[in-house]
Amino acid sequence: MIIAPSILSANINNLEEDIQKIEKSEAQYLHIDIMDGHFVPNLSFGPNIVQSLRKISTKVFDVHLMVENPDEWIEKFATAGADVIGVHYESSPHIYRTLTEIKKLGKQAEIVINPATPIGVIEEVLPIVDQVLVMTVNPGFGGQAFIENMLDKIAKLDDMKKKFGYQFKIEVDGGINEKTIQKCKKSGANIAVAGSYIFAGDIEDRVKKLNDVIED
Ligand SMILES: O=C(CO)[C@H](O)[C@H](O)COP(=O)(O)O
Repeated sequence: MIIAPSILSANINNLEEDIQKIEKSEAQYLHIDIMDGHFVPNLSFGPNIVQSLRKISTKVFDVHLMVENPDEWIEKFATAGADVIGVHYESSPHIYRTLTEIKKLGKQAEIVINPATPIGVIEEVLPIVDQVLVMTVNPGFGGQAFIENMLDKIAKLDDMKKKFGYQFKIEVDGGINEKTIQKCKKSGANIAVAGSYIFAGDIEDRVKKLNDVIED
């Protein structure tokens, strides 16, 4: 399972130091939350931050767009250094086109669904996506409690993946800690985003702890 530290919970006063600690850790991804103050009630980072981080990190950049009009932003984040670009089903009436555009830019395309969104509505894009992100909290803020009934959604998605032979990875985001990551893995998740859990302690140690509990 891939661990993706979310820099939303990093120490912004000393971001470079936290990025260096992630570099040394077992994490394979760096998760970067992009919030526009409209799609979610919070603001975070822009393409200039992603471009700047690209110079000091070799991790896979997993960019999660929590924005209205994602089509306006995908090329900017692709140019800035994103490897995976995630767009919300709820943010675009033309999500198939948006995902196709991400792939045309040579990036991995990810569809993201909010807790209240059922997987049935994304069935038609599952053959073309590289990742599906199941939000396990309502997006916008770090430090929220994991929504337990999202485990059923992850398991249903994993069943569909096996039934139809799809190749996408299942990602989970929100409230991930040593207990919830094990439940997500059992349900079929392949990537776990963790913010407050990782940055509330020693970064390398916390990433290792997550890896250790899922290996048991
Ligand atoms: O997408 C997000 C918020 O919208 C964050 O990535 C997520 O909440 C991670 O934070 P935590 O692990 O503290 O729950």
